[in-house]
Amino acid sequence: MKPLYLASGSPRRRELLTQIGVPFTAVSADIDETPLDHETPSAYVERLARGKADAGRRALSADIDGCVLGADTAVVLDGKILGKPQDQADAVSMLLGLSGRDHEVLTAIAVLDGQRCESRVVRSRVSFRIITEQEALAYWASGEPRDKAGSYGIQGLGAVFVAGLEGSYSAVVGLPLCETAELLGHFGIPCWQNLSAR
Ligand SMILES: Cc1cn([C@H]2C[C@H](O)[C@@H](COP(=O)(O)OP(=O)(O)OP(=O)(O)O)O2)c(=O)[nH]c1=O
Repeated sequence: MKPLYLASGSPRRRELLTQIGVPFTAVSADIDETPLDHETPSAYVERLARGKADAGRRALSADIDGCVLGADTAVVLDGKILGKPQDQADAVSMLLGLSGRDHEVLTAIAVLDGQRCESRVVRSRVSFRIITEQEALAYWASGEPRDKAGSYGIQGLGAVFVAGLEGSYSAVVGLPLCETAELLGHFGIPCWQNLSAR
């Protein structure tokens, strides 16, 4: 079986991949995340997931014959991509924009080896209850929104804003586990092979 490399600095993605028993090594994959003009959110996350996998592969030495997994998550409100917040004002404005409404979370995954790249985009719908400005400010002060698309983490304190979810919880956190397992299977990497050792 080929070794797997996770092209990500995200601790959430590492935890999620560990959850399904896949052995992997994390490699860094810093790429420019600026959306292109007129790019749809779905095309955007897919391009970034593929770009991260590709950057991860380039970070490895040429003689390594492995598979590389990259992922990208964006929060989409009224067709607009909400990335990570620049500062407090940006985070508060995103949270108040999401307040009392539904939005989409798109997460793309891409797996490549030396021959080919396969990718998927997973779409989930999240409903937020109404959030007051004081709550948004207090949430910013907790530190949680800083490194998260849409300025919230469903797996953390941000859960108190989430009135409903339709789709994949793991995709909202950053890595859709059902689809990731399926895609890795296409590259001959089985999941939960480590589970018997637990
Ligand atoms: C909506 C949401 C996002 N997020 C996180 C997942 C991603 O880590 C982050 C979106 O940014 P990304 O650019 O997708 O990922 P990243 O920069 O954190 O990591 P990588 O090195 O793989 O590029 O937001 C949560 O943790 N919880 C949530 O509920």
